[in-house]
Amino acid sequence: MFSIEGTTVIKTIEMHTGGEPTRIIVHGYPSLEGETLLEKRAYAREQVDEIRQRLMREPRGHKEMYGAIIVPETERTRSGDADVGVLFCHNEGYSTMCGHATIALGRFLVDTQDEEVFPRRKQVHFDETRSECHLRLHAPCGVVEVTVPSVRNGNRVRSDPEREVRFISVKSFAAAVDLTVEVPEELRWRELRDTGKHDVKVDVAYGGAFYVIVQERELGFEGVRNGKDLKKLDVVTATLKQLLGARKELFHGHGLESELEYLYGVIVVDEGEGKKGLGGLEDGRIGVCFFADQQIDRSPTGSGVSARVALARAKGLLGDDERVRFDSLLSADNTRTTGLAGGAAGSFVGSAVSGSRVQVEGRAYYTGACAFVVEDTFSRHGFLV
Ligand SMILES: O=C(O)[C@H]1NCC[C@@H]1O
Repeated sequence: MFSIEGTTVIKTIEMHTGGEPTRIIVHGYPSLEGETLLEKRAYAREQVDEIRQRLMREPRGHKEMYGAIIVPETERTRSGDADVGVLFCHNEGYSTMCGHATIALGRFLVDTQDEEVFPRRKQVHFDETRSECHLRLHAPCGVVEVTVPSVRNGNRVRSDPEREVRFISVKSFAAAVDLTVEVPEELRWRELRDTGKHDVKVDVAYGGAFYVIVQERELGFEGVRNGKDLKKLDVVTATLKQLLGARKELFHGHGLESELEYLYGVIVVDEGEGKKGLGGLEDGRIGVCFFADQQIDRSPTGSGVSARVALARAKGLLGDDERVRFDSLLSADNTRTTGLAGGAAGSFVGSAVSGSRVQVEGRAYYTGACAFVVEDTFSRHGFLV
């Protein structure tokens, strides 16, 4: 690609999964210091955060941008060796797990032939009979097993965009079921006041990151499936995040590293989430996820799906072999209200596998390749309006 005299170039591959972007940094990012992936994550945050800010914020990104930083070398992990590591980043910092980016990255790691980007690319096993590649991706929450449908292309193997990538995430679990949260008077929103209630009932579950999962009716809303009231829900979920994020005991005591013990997002779901089987593959479950600094996930949120499947299992709503379709605002039938023709390609399918691990399936596509430069102080750190 090109270079501009006097500037440093950062190169990225751009993808989307169900509409949610992943900006994969492939060149120009410094090598991260630290023994463990979590130490490297801390180094990224403390020493080179300027790069995240530059790529996630305007004028190069926007409030809803999402990124993946490939970490070629990771330590031997408690969960076993991985082929490659990754850090995930967003408008506020660095997350611990990301399903939509894992699906995108799965394809890219099979497709790249650049050994500087992915030194162990040649070791990736291609299963000829099933036509798929297997990768172990080391995310901050642990090692995730990724299967990428692939096809032989001469003497190379490339990913197949026509079939779903799937990953088996780390152990997922319900951290609190039917928790009643008192909302202080000054923080109550109009729709809650209209119901006459002072509190809301929520669940808390972990799928590599912690989520509060709450039914729209509890909040006094309906129609989230149609993309209604997103601005109001932004305020409401920010309030819940403030109230529940402060309750450290909810995230502690699960045997996780301390860096993973925090509330990442709030997912507003419809009442189908409380039904046996959750609607299976026929009736997709809607969930609108507000994460990090109130980003709205365009995809059904892979780590949120893991958390919701684990929660449904804990509530006795989902059996061993049941598969559930999870829709986002784009994949639900919202053509009329939002003008967005999403369709099934935007949905994820979640199911419980061995132990408390959850499998998530979805599709990702390439949208571009970029070379970013910085030459002025104004845009060095980027900004959000
Ligand atoms: O799919 C996921 O898991 C993510 N998407 C954005 C927020 C989560 O990290």
